Amino acid sequence: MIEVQGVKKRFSTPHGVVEVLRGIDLTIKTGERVAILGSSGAGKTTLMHILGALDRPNEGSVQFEGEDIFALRGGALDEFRNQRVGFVFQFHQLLPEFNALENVMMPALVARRSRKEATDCAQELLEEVGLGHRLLHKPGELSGGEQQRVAIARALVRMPRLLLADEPTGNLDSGTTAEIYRLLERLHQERGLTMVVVTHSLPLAQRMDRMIHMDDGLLVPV
Ligand SMILES: Nc1ncnc2c1ncn2[C@@H]1O[C@H](COP(=O)(O)OP(=O)(O)OP(=O)(O)O)[C@@H](O)[C@H]1O
Repeated sequence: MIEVQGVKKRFSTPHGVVEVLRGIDLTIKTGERVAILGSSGAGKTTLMHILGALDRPNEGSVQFEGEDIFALRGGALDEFRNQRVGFVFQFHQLLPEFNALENVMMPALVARRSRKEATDCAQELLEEVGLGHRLLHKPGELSGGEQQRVAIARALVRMPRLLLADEPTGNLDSGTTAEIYRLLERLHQERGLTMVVVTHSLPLAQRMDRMIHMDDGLLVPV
């Protein structure tokens, strides 16, 4: 279970302080799939970054399975992020000079898994996302949907409990988008992952267990 309580986030800019999250309370059950909808600038990405411990709130707390993550000290917060959370972004951020297999292996190698273990795990995941025949292709040699499937495989290589996807299909056509969502649904069923997905697409959001709307830094009733 994830419990977000009283989370506020502001950024200081040369033009003054911007209040981006103005008091977020949210509970997400383990294994639940939540879609976050909302207009541009509502604070969705900022909330995702805080859920994944990529950024800290100014006020409030986030508990992950009973642990207050922002109370973690030293390397423990990095460890939490690296081991428990997988990220998929709209622009997948694959490394262009490495092939699909190497891109997926990378987080496992960084986590000091052996080369053999990382290769086997990456290959298995790429097969699971339907790219067993594209292991040695570089991102530039793959379609947009294939690149996003590599990014999903990479997000899963450290066996996270939580998958955060920020507009994962934002730059894909509708057929490819539906395919990515089917893949996310299958991964959810097979792995019991908790998923939080930011999307602008209502039909896609409706396929999740729950929809949440954000407006101007607050959650608003649907
Ligand atoms: N590092 C930052 N410094 C200053 N302002 C920021 C920073 N990051 C985000 N903001 C501001 O916070 C607001 C919310 O941004 P955020 O990216 O969370 O919105 P969003 O709901 O994800 O929008 P979109 O749908 O367009 O991606 C925006 O007005 C943005 O300009």
